[in-house]
Amino acid sequence: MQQDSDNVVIAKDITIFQSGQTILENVNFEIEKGEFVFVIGRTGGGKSSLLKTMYADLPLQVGHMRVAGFNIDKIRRSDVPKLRRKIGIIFQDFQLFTDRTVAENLMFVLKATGWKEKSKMKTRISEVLMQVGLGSMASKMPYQLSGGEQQRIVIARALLNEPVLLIADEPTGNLDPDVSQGIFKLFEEINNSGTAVIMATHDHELVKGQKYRILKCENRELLDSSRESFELSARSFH
Ligand SMILES: Nc1ncnc2c1ncn2[C@@H]1O[C@H](COP(=O)(O)OP(=O)(O)OP(=O)(O)O)[C@@H](O)[C@H]1O
Repeated sequence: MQQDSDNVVIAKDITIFQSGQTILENVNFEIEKGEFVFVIGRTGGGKSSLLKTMYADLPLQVGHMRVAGFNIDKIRRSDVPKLRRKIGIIFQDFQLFTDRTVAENLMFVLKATGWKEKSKMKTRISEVLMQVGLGSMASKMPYQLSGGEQQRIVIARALLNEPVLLIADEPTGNLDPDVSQGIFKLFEEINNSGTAVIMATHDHELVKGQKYRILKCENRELLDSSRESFELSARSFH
C-alpha cells in the first residue's frame, strides 16, 4: 500500500476475526495526523478487536492496514516493537509495575526502547510527568497514587517516545465520572499538541455533545460519522 504522509492509519477492505468468527467485515477508514476519533458500540461489537488489529496484537488476515508507516498485514514479528514505539497504547487497567516507583516504571520503558543517555532519560521522564500534571510524583510508588493518577502515569508512559498515535481502549473504564472527565481533557490536550488519538469507550456521557468523529461497531459493520449519521443513544454504548 502507498505511504500517505497525512494519514496515521489507513484500513482498506479489512475483515477482523476472533477464533474464526467474523467480528467486523469490509472495513475502510483512515485517520489523519492529529485527528481525534472515538470508537463506540455495544459490548462484544469489536472495539477492542479493531484496536488490537491496529497495534498488531490480533493478526490481520484479510485486507490491508497501515499504521504509523507500518504495513500491519505484512508486519514481521521483529517489527512489532518498532510499531509500538511509534504508537502509545493505554488500557482500562493500569498496568504499572507495583514494586517500582513512577520514575522506575518510565525508565524501564525508555531502556527497553533503546534510550542510553541517563541525563536525557531523566529529562524526558520529567517532561512527560509535567505533561500529565504529575511533575512531583516521580518517586511515588503506584499504590500511593489514586486511580486517576495511575492512569495519568500510564498516559505519561505512552507519551515517552513521542507517538504519532495514541490508542486507548476504555481508558476511563474504572474511574469516577469526574476523574474520567479529567483524563479525557488530558487526551484532548495531547491531541491538541498534534498526536492523533483513537479511543474506545462505553461512556455515553463522555462522547455525547463532543465534536469528534465517531466510528461505531454495529452488526459487523464499522459506521463512520464522517460519512453517515447514526444513533448515539445510551443503548449504542452497552
Ligand atoms: N481472545 C479472544 N478469543 C476469542 N474470541 C474473542 C477474543 N477476544 C474477543 N473475542 C470475541 O470477539 C467479539 C468482539 O470482542 P471485542 O472485545 O472486540 O468487543 P468490544 O466491542 O471491545 O467489547 P467490550 O465493549 O465488551 O470490551 C466478542 O464476541 C468476543 O467474545
